[in-house]
Amino acid sequence: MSKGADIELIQVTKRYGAALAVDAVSLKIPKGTYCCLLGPSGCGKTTTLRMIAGHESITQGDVRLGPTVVTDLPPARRGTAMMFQSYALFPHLDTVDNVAFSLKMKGVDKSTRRAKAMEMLKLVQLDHLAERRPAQLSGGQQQRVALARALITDPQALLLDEPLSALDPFLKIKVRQELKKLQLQLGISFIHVTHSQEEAMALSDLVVVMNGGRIEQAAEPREVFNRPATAFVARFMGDHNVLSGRVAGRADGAVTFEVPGGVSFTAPDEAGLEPGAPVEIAVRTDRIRIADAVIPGCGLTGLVQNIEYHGQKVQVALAAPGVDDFAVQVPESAFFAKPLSIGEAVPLAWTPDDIHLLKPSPSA
Ligand SMILES: Nc1ncnc2c1ncn2[C@@H]1O[C@H](COP(=O)(O)OP(=O)(O)OP(=O)(O)O)[C@@H](O)[C@H]1O
Repeated sequence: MSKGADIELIQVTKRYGAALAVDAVSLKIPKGTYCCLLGPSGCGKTTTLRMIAGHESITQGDVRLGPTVVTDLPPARRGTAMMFQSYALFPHLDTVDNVAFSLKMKGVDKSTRRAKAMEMLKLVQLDHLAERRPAQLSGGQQQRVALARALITDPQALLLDEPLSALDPFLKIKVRQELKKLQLQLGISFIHVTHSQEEAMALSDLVVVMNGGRIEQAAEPREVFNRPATAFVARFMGDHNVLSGRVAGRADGAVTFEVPGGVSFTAPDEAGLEPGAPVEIAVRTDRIRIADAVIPGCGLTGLVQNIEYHGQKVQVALAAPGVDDFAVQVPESAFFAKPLSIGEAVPLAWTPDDIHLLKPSPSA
């Protein structure tokens, strides 16, 4: 079998009775992609993954793996493998037999399946613990056994449901790097469900942000972070200020928006919006500078509400008329060269290119 296959979801819908868990989702995942399905609890990411795996029936729509429509095929005949959040290892079997299990079910003889299982254990660097049972392994080691067990079927794509959620923060980062390395080495697609934007950005070639059973944005991590499609994406990815207002005027290829308190934002006129039109904008918290004076359209005076030390940077929350929560990230050295205090009035500045226009949410 050739390595990897494109995966396509065509208007995939899942209903549980009257409840709509996944709403006509269409998505293309080219072979060899590290794809993260990202979103808050209940947005439909696990259901989407399980429909790709065949562990959940599809109410409407199709899933295609390479040239084959797999919608009605059982999990074992799809060419995908799934690694579960709980790892689901058999406690009475040693590591090598846990990994070899699916080959045993297929009737592969003992020496062949054990040899293949050892090969998989080498791949995840656990061959030295082949004789141990799950209870004698650490959480991280059990996770690697589960990974080897999923990979023994030579899948075209590996599906991972919150694979890092049970690990402590240090191990999380280490295993994250191992997953990425393994995906590159195998050359197949990994589809990884997570609610952590940090995890999704660190791992993905393709981030799929879901909300209310729909896709809000599917793009490379840099695109999702720099050009969030909707207010939901900007807020979920974090480090953005999101503001609602109306178009106040247009002139010389620029458009000015005003939020209810009177603060205005000038941005490049890309969307051709008419005066009075409602609009939502995002501006990254690290693109705002502490200035000497405010330039209308490219700045505001904020009153400091809160200061949080984050190590490399300091997060300052400010308020202005009509703007309740405007966060600014100040590099650590700049902050401590001229510290701010709560209640202080601070002039802030940005450039029109940093104002990003958001689209209405598809799940609104
Ligand atoms: N077996 C089920 N029966 C009824 N409703 C379900 C079932 N499984 C999921 N749902 C509902 O479908 C929606 C999507 O659930 P899903 O588990 O896919 O979300 P999720 O994004 O993976 O959330 P989490 O991060 O909490 O796992 C939720 O509203 C959930 O309550």
